[in-house]
Amino acid sequence: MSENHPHVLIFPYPAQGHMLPLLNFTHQLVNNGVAITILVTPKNLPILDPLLSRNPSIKTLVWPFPSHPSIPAGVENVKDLPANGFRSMMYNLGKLRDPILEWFRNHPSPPSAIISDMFLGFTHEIATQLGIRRYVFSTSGALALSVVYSLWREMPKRKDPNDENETFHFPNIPNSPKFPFWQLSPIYQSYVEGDPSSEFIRECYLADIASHGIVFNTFMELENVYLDYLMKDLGHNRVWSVGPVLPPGEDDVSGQSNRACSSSVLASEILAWLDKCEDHSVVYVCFGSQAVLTNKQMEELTIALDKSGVKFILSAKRATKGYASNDYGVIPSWFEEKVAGRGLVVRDWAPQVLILKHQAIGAFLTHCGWNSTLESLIAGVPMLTWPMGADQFANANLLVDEHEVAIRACEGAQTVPNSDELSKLLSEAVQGNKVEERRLRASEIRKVAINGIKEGGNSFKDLAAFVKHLRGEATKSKCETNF
Ligand SMILES: O=c1ccn([C@@H]2O[C@H](COP(=O)(O)OP(=O)(O)O[C@H]3O[C@H](CO)[C@@H](O)[C@H](O)[C@H]3O)[C@@H](O)[C@H]2O)c(=O)[nH]1
Repeated sequence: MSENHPHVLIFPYPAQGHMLPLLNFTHQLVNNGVAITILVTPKNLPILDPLLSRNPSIKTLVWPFPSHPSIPAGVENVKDLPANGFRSMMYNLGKLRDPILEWFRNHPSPPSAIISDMFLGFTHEIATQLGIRRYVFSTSGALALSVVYSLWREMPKRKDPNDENETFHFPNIPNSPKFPFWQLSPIYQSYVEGDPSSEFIRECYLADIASHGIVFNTFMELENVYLDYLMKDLGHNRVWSVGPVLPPGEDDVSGQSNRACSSSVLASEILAWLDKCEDHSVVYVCFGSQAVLTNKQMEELTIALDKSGVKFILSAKRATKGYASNDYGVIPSWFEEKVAGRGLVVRDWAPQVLILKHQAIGAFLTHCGWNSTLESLIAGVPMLTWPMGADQFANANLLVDEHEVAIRACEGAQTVPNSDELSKLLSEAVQGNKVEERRLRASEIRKVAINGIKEGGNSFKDLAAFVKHLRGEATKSKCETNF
């Protein structure tokens, strides 16, 4: 490796919502002259195909997946595990520490830095042992990460361990966010003092905080105050916001987000259907790559979609190996025939980025995963929020309270919405009297997001500054951040 062409080990966390943004970021690094080795386990290798075919210089390091009693044989990606699978996956991947160290030590010209997902804090220790730097890639926004870091550092406890509604305040974070216990990170909620996997996860978060720097898939105009706060909180300014990180060739129907998983309806058919709809008339409904609705939630949602009379696309994940198939993800048998012509059901995987960009889309009913949030914003589409876990409650607050580009629809992974209320909200989202205001704000954010990633924009500059930093040419200074 030379300083002009630094060599970096990229280690993504095996969940769709984590891998895709880091792989897109990796593409940008390659474009900027960074040599890359990327670490995955065998079953995740196909997800790299689009990246590798675009960037043949990338080397892969394919490591056997360590076994774990609660991860079924053959499963190597969180998308095939139930929601709490994040925890066991984090713990399990920690078993790769020694093999990675050995690989580095035996490599004739090993990487000079590690960029790994925010769930792979143990890689900081590897970097420390090797005398190199580890950077966190945050697939969450800066508000959500500020809350998570505060939790794992302070370890606040409930006064009454049975009170799910006890409020947790974060007065040091701008706008003093507060959440009831049940809305805190589920990984934090399930922490048990002294339990090896809980303690390992806490150490991972503390290692994230201690890492050399953080690269965020966010943009300054969206989260300025939180990025600023984090720099002060971390005590250094090695915080780069390079988002929204988009898939290369945004307009490519066969692009990364579409090819990584199969879909029951072709992207071209979906686009042809949207072409026939009026501008801003369709509600797109999707809850990311992880969440699968219970049958009761799906029933109320489908009744609401039917009653509302709105046009819609429903991306519905089927129950995967981790879910009881009779209780999850079943679309009522009457539904598709009843709404034929007015609604489209896409099973498993919808080409979300393409759908959101279509002018027929008027609103997005989303669980507020950070990627969905950014994809909606870059498309200028206002949202209806139904946060279910992880960082999603913080993201929903950011969208509803701070940027006013969304309205609340429902809250909670187990909550069953009332179909009458939801049906009103669905029609309000495309026909209500505040629609224009929300659309205007969404289109303003879209403009700043797009300008930010263009030459001269803040995210563009931060990407350049980060690459320079990797080359050892510059350390980012406050004035580069425009604060
Ligand atoms: O039918 C689908 C479903 C999902 N996607 C894509 O999959 C990604 C989903 O990511 P996200 O919206 O972030 O949701 P999750 O998959 O749930 O992501 C997990 O990871 C995110 C990043 O850390 C967190 O913000 C979320 O809370 C967490 O659940 C997005 O790029 C979507 O475009 C599709 O293209 N088609």
